[in-house]
Amino acid sequence: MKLFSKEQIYMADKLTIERQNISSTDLMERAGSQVFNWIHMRLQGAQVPIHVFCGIGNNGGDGLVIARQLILDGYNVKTYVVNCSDKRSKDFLINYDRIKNVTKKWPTLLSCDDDFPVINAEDVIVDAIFGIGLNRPVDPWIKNLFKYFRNTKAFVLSVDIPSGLSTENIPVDEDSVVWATYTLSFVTPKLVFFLPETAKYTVHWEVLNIGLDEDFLMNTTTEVDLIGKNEVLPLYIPREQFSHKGQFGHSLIIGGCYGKIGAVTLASKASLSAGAGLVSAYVPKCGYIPIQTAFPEAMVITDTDDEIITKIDFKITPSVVSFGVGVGTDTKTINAFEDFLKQNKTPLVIDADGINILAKKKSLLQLLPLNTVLTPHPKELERLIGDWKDDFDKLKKVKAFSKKHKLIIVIKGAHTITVFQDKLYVNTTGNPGMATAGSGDVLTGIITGLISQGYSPLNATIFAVYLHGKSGDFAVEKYGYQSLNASHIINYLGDAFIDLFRLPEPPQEEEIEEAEATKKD
Ligand SMILES: NC(=O)C1=CN([C@@H]2O[C@H](COP(=O)(O)OP(=O)(O)OC[C@H]3O[C@@H](n4cnc5c(N)ncnc54)[C@H](O)[C@@H]3O)[C@@H](O)[C@H]2O)[C@@H](O)CC1
Ligand SMILES: Nc1ncnc2c1ncn2[C@@H]1O[C@H](COP(=O)(O)OP(=O)(O)O)[C@@H](O)[C@H]1O
Ligand SMILES: [K+]
Repeated sequence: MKLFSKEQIYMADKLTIERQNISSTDLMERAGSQVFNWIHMRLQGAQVPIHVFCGIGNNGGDGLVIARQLILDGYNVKTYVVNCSDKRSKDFLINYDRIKNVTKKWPTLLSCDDDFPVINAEDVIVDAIFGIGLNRPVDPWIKNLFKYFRNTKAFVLSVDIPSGLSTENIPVDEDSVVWATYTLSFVTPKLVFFLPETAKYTVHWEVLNIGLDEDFLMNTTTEVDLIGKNEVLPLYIPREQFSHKGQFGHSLIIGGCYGKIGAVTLASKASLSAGAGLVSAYVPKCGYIPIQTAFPEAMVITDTDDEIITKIDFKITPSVVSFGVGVGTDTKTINAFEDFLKQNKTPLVIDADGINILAKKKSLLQLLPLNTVLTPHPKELERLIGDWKDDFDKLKKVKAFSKKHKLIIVIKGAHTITVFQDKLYVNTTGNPGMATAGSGDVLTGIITGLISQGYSPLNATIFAVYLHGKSGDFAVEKYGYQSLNASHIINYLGDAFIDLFRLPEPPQEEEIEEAEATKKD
């Protein structure tokens, strides 16, 4: 799914109005009606008090449409205008008149702390105060209103985006944003729903289609893509009936040191389970017996040293090499890596201490093949690119780093983001049970296994991050957040592949009968 920017959304609005020959007021009516339908489907006329808070721009205009439609349907509605400025938008004013025509209970104007109404925990708050047009910090009394919403513990439904949340800046403080229970976002989810510093402002979100110009939506490329099943399915390379293991490449996993051989075992197993034809592990001598025992499918090549990697020398011709899991940062290992890079032409995936080595010795970055994949967790990323001010600054710095060194960088965490030059791919699978030792080693193995069988480094990375999260989602159903461990993610990789081709559940008998009955009405 594409994540459109604020500018693109305004452009889509404008083009829709021109091409569909409708007014902006009509478009606002559509948007507001969609939110009304969503509420009506759930409340079915229940007389829960609904407090609709409207700003003075178009987000507020949406709020007035929602309030009017709720009133016309007999709901128990109170409407408020958060009167923060005299510059009311044209469509706000039109809908302000329209609501006055359907009720004697005109919207209450709020302009200071003393005006706040009584709201109970069982009530519903509709937050239509600020949308994507937020352009400055909110006034102190509006911050107090937002805090007041939180204290009421009522269900908060935000329209388009939680008010006070900007699409391009991190809020100055947590009180200057509405904490939404649910956000109904028009056309596109917003990037801030996925960033570590801002995702908390909405527990759930959903996109409402308001019929914007299809041509524009289809043909406009975005800087950010949200990656789900629909996005990875076209990447999948099918297997032919007469295929043989020679066609799926040979992964070489270089890593490990005394006490950290398990990392190589996990990455190697994951690589084979992701479909590599052959897997070899390159480890210090102490790794020989553990890997051969724990993972008989792998071949093992050993360093001359017992405990660390001191020289990378092999006779095989791998299709892809992964370097770094559990490898340590001993000077001899750094030198071995440098010597290897100087003659290597094979695609590379670098993780863990491999990244720490690059951070220590930045000159090695110049030796990396084009489109090498780096998979840092937040601490490794900081060592590599330095500190950042906030999540937006982090993304800016990673993009610049990716462009400068021609690398694919995976910012791991909840909603892992794959960065390739200026483009961001935001993953949707995964869960907190995956915050566990070795989980990253498994991801490295999956990326390596996909490159091995012919996926481009970028497609392999996007696909692997999705599959890794999906396996984790299957695993958590069995093991729960606490007991899930990295090996379980490998065990469920097959289910993640099979799930790609699973059709949605057919509707149940009763649902079909209900649909038939609605048609007759
Ligand atoms: N395609 C779409 O997505 C559509 C969007 N619509 C709505 O339009 C919204 C955008 O409307 P606008 O551009 O009018 O912007 P907003 O409604 O978000 O608010 C902007 C208004 O509030 C003022 N303002 C901004 N920050 C402020 C602050 N901190 N304190 C006080 N006042 C502040 C601005 O000066 C401006 O008057 C969307 O979020 C959405 O709700 C719909 O009406 C129609 C279709
Ligand atoms: N809260 C979370 N939600 C989804 N995925 C997560 C979460 N926490 C961690 N992960 C995933 O688990 C993996 C952890 O990697 P990493 O920290 O390198 O682990 P390790 O070094 O132990 O192998 C990453 O792929 C990350 O995206
Ligand atoms: K809002």
